[in-house]
Amino acid sequence: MDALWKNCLDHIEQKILPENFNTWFTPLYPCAKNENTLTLVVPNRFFERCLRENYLELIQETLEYFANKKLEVCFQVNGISSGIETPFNGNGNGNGNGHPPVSAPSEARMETPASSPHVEVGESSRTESFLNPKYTFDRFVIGPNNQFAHAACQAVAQKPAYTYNPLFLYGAVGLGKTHLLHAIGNQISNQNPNLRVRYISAERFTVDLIESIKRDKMAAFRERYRPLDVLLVDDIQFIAGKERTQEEFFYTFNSLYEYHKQIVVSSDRYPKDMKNIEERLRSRFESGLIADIMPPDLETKMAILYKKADFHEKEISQDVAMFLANNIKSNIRELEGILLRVIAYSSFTRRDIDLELAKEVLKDFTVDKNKNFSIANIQKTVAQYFSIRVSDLKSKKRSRDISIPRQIAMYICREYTQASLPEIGRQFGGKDHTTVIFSHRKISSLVKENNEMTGSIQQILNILES
Ligand SMILES: Nc1ncnc2c1ncn2[C@@H]1O[C@H](COP(=O)(O)OP(=O)(O)OP(=O)(O)O)[C@@H](O)[C@H]1O
Repeated sequence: MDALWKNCLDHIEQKILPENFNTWFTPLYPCAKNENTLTLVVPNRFFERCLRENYLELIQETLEYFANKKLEVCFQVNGISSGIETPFNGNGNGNGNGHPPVSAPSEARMETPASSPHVEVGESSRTESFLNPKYTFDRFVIGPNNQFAHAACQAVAQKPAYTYNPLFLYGAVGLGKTHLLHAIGNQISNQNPNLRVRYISAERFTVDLIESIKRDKMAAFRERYRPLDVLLVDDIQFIAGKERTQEEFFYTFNSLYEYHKQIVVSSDRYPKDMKNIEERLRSRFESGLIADIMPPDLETKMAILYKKADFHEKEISQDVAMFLANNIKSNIRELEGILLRVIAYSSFTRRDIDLELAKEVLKDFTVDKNKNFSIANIQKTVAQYFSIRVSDLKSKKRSRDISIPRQIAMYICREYTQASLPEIGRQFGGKDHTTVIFSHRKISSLVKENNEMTGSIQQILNILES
């Protein structure tokens, strides 16, 4: 495992800029390998997300070359494995030419988001929008919180464009929207391989659009979407405030709808709560069926734990399931994370999975999660990092040297604390919660394209976690 990873690192080092290699690869190390999977330890969730978005493809291609077969990459955050369902191109990523992968498209995207005409970002978005074969209906646990959404999705999958069109899936973070979108796509593709089904996140759609405009390839862009039979768009709230994307999405929507093609979108808010979205789009979303997914109750959380444990060929007892389910509020991604940590811990320590072990793991998990991530501490660390005062962060000053750190601090508060939006706003000198939403959205989109910004946030998180 170590030798394999070392070969990969040597190769990747040749492919990307030294500063990026140091930032994103030096802290990585492998902790487990089995026949199909290599698990890499990453310092935190933010790091993992950046790595996935920018380097996952390169890592997978390189691993495939040196291992001589396809290996799935999982990530473990400080011992919390969160890469259980790593989406990958089930059709194979290898370049198939017998040479180590030579391109790092995501790298180029990260370096020069706005000035690299040779970079096939559209291409990359296409490869990243494959259906994940693991997200199927039979792996989805139905409970009172999601049975309506599940039934609506199944109806759509059985008869696309027949019952609910569009279908609008609403649910908070980590409650299964993406899973259901893929499940629809997988079922339709299995039932009718001739239908053209495409899953895409709204963010990828936006990137694809921007690149197509920049490279004067709009005809090709439209060709990619308009002949589809089924379009599944994840996290549609991302297009709020992006006029050109909304316009193009509107045309795509209309063209598909007119030809009786199925459209399903997911969002973390209801259409009526989506700000900065054109009225004509909002009314399109409202014209179909809106199905919501609510947080799971205790029994559903336990059923999910049993199912996920079974998938990993482990058994967990009722008291362990109840204990974990009781202690993780609602985010199912988090529930999966803790389960994986329990499984990993039991295997490293060669102990059975019992209540005592679960308690030990949960204690670390909670400490890790909450350690140093109070709003006050985040403000202090961000202020120190940018050499400004905490009072500047709370002030109304709008100069860039203050407003950017303020937005970064709000972003970290939103991502890493349980504080509500109004509470975060209050602690920043009585700002409105919409300012927090705006900051979070702005920084979220910037970190996807700006290497300097991601580097700074990563360093701040390192300080907070140390
Ligand atoms: N009912 C369920 N049964 C089994 N697994 C589930 C269920 N709901 C969610 N999950 C799992 O939880 C994880 C998070 O789900 P998913 O990514 O679909 O959430 P999401 O609502 O799209 O979140 P986000 O808003 O962050 O995109 C996935 O691994 C998914 O398989």
